[in-house]
Amino acid sequence: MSKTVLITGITGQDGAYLARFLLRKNYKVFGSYRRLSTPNFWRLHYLGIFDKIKFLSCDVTDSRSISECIQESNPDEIFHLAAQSFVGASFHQPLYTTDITGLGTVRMLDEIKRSNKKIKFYQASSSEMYGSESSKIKNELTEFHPSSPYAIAKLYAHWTVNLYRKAYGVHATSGILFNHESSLRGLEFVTRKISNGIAKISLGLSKELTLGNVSAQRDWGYAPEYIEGMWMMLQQKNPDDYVLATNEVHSVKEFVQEACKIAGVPCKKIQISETNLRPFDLQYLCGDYSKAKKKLGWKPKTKFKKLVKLMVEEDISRWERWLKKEYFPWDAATSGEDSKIINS
Ligand SMILES: C[C@H]1O[C@H](OP(=O)(O)OP(=O)(O)OC[C@H]2O[C@@H](n3cnc4c(=O)[nH]c(N)nc43)[C@H](O)[C@@H]2O)[C@@H](O)[C@@H](O)C1=O
Repeated sequence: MSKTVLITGITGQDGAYLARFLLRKNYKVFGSYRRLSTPNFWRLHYLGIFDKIKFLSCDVTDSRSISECIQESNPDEIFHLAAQSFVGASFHQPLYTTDITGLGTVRMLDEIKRSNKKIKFYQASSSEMYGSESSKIKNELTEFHPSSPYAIAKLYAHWTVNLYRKAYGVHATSGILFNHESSLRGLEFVTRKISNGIAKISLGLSKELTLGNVSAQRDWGYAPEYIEGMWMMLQQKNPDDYVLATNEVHSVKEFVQEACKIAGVPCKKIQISETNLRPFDLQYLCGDYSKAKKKLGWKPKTKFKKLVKLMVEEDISRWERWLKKEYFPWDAATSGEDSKIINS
């Protein structure tokens, strides 16, 4: 018999890839999203799955809304991906981030505890929770030293998952995912900002790209592979915590250099601006995924250079199609800078 899933935050990169993955596995997919004036469904259209999803509007700041959403979908599994997920923005909106990213998870878990403890719950925990102060390579046993409002909210949610597992027997699992990227990434995140910016420079649509802390190093993997790992976690008999990572780090500068090489753009077109710096930034994050490898049989496949290549080539192709009037840049249309071009 086919299973039913509820994905909160289905409009984001991970939600869209996960929906496609589960549809291919014959799941009935319910997806919740925040009711905005202009819902942002471009990724679901891009993957050609929009018509296959049953949409529910759900506000994770409102327990009543969560309760209705769970009742209506009656899921076997919930992947809770809804969050304010941009670390930079969390410094400007700490309370909003705490409410959505931290308390949102508590409200979800509490509703599961109240209504149906058979539901398997996946929490999108984050490598940001580690902060900079702990040991160099992070695994499930490493101490957390969260250093942004986003990281603190995620850690609060992470510990709540742990508590509901132990105290109430909820089948709640946390995936501690290191950065995972793709051509469906939002333009506010650095990898997609670079691939999109350099694609536009290469086609004469933009003159330069402005970044912040280019010496920061991250463990960057390919998002669709991480989605599969998330699903594997929920298929286990017992709930647990798992790290997904590549165990390889590269700096933002290296990402820029590789992207420039692929697009044939001189690196001097990249500027640095104070406005892109965070009040506090993590310099280095590297993950150890050996538990996921041993227990789930999961491992990353796409290497750094291939990841940069696929992102840059996809953005160049999108803008080329836009120049030929064959394609509307859905995500770029929502960002200020790009909308100037679209409107001109
Ligand atoms: C695992 C974790 O992964 C992501 O969080 P993030 O690592 O903060 O991702 P990011 O792409 O915003 O920044 C990466 C690094 O790049 C630096 N950087 C330089 N210049 C710019 C710049 O211009 N823009 C941005 N965004 N970053 C810049 C920035 O300062 C930082 O050091 C989220 O998915 C989060 O939800 C999550 O859970």
